[in-house]
Amino acid sequence: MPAESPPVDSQAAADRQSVFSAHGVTKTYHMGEVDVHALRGVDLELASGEFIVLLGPSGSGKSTLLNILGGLDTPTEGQIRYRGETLTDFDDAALTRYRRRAVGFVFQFYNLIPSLTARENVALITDIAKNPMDPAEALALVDLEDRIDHFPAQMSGGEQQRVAIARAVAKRPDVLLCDEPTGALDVHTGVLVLDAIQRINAELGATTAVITHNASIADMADRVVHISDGRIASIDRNETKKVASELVW
Ligand SMILES: Nc1ncnc2c1ncn2[C@@H]1O[C@H](COP(=O)(O)OP(=O)(O)OP(=O)(O)O)[C@@H](O)[C@H]1O
Repeated sequence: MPAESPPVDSQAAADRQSVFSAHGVTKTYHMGEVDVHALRGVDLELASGEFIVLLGPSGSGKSTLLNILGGLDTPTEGQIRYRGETLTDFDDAALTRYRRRAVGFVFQFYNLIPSLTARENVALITDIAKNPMDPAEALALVDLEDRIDHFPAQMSGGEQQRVAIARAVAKRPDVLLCDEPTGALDVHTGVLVLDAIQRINAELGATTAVITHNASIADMADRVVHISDGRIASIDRNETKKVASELVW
């Protein structure tokens, strides 16, 4: 490169590639006289379209980190940038807009409304989103096109979780955050749910983070983030990724 080339705006270039950039993130919960240090200084970069798995013992801070990235909680200290904006400077209204526009959440328990069909459960979100898919399209993405008018009680746990995934992705989120999405499911059903998450990561390009206690799920990830006692203990990169149906646990 010639010496007289104009300086590249490296911060702007980095912001385009990076979805999250977390620096020195701590979270302390004050429980009466006791301080619980859930996060003790987390630095993490997440690239656009990346699939990461978060592994770590119970109480190590995985959910706290995911909730902070998703704007459900705020750190005690530290900075998080989201696509070039400083998430940690957002006020409540900006955090609400961010969650609605950019983040899809999937939890261990599906939180579907029992009196609404699969389509109606997904429509609850598409009704308040800016550029949503049709609920039927979202349900087709998780292979539930023939269950569209069924109620939760008429579906298996894995099918209900896939409705919850359809609900999370129908707004075309930039990031998909999953907290133990297969925690309540058997192996076979868990694989179907993971397959749906993997296809959404690939087809919609949603940057995806999955918390699990199941180390074999780590084989699906681009990178595996090991959390221990509120810190990132190590990060491994998988040279090759497995598809959900290849997982053994
Ligand atoms: N709202 C809260 N108030 C007080 N303490 C909390 C709160 N949320 C989390 N904690 C504490 O922070 C620590 C980290 O919790 P967190 O849920 O992030 O861990 P985790 O790794 O996700 O655990 P698990 O795998 O069991 O879900 C724990 O000691 C937990 O008890």
